[in-house]
Amino acid sequence: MAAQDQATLWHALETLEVPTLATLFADPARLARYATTLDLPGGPIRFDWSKTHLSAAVETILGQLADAANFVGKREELLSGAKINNTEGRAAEHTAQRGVGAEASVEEAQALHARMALLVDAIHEGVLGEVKSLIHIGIGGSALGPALAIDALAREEAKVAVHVVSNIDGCALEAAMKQCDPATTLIAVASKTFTTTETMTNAHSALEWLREGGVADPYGRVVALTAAPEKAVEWGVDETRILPFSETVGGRYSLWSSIGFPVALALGNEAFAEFLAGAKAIDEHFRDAPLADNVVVRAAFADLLYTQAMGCQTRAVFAYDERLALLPDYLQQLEMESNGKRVLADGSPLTRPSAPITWGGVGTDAQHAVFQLLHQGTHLIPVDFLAVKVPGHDLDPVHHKILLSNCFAQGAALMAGQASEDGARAYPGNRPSATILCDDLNAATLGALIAFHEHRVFVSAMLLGINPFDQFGVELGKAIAKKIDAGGGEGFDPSTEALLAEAGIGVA
Ligand SMILES: O=P(O)(O)OC[C@H]1O[C@](O)(CO)[C@@H](O)[C@@H]1O
Repeated sequence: MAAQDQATLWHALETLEVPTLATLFADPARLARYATTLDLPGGPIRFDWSKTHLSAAVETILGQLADAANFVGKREELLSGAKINNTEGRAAEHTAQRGVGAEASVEEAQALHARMALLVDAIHEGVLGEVKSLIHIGIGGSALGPALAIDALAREEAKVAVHVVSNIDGCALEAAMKQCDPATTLIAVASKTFTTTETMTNAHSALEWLREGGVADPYGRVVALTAAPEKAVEWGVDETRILPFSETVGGRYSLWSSIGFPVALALGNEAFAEFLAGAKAIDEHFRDAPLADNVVVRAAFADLLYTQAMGCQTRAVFAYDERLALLPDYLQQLEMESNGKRVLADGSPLTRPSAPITWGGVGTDAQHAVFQLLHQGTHLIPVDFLAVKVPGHDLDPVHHKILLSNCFAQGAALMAGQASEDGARAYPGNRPSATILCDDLNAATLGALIAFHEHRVFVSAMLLGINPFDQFGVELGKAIAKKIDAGGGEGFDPSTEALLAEAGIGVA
């Protein structure tokens, strides 16, 4: 279909009259149509998109846009290892890590996972001496996933205590070191490129700390997780402790590869396999379910309705479960680094809004901080709520009952609103939310939740025509910082030069 036809379809979406949520709920079949429970390896997950403004009319237009964008063909390309990341000339093979992809890539991933499992077993068996802690050093996609998974799944017990350090600010590494004993600590250096300034600087300092702590061979305590194994060798890591992964696995999609090493070390190889299996089940649903019943496509359609036709610049995610407190951070990178673009895959300008700004927090904390704006502010902000039926603690069940009551109450209040003669006390209502309700939070559930969001981002990208797998936008700032570090603190704008002078940095 020609670009002109796509423009016509987008225009149809923009000008569609969207009924209120109350009107949409007049249809008794609505709940059954838009709330779907999937039976997944970690237990059922309910995806309730009924309190969004999705309708048959919206889905028809977005379905036509999906056809126009050859979405089904693009999905096939993604899942078969075609070079869908066109600006970098490579495939995006995170699903192959889970067993869905080109045969050779799946086999390679399995072999690398087996190698990782052997090292994990060996460490558990004491080959590297007593190991009580792991300081996992990485940043962005090499840290956010491990941090989320460890925080979500390793609260009760862990075979090894994992501390994830990302920031170049020495306070971060220092805080981790204070909790560890050099004699019983391993360092994981996690970097796809093995060149990232923050990670390599932190890694050097961690080695120094081991040395000062009496470890005779600090490099012998390092495990490297990387797609550039030759660089890790050059840096001094023995090949037996280098866990490689494929170049075709993007940084923010890399938790499934050896970047997930801390998860396997803390929870065991079996849990890591369950994590992959949970994600694989979503890959299969995404691949096989008809578009109309596909929970991933449905979520993306709602996202597109809000950003493209209803003027929403942000979307919010609130985890009503302390164990998922880091999920909004994880999703920020996944969504904003993937789809925060201003050109189409062919380099021509994107003339529509791209990714919404993803933000959020944890319930019920956020209710007492930012929900005022959600209920009564002038912005329309679609909200995702996430909750888990089984609590993650052994305290009085009343905690969990109140937690879940609040979660569901917020969605109901946003939708229903409340009239009042007093404007300050009136709630407009008709504000959308979606709810993801998991039976249980375990490795497989977490895998499914993350894979769901990965594919959701992909669907939006394909309909918009952008490449979600590159991230050139992060390069310019990095290059300037490097120039300043190297003593090139001149030739900037007056404000920047004054800041550099004030801080006493930048000029050699
Ligand atoms: O794993 P690496 O190569 O150290 O990169 C870390 C992160 O940096 C980024 O390239 C952004 O600067 C992310 O995409 C990536 O996850």
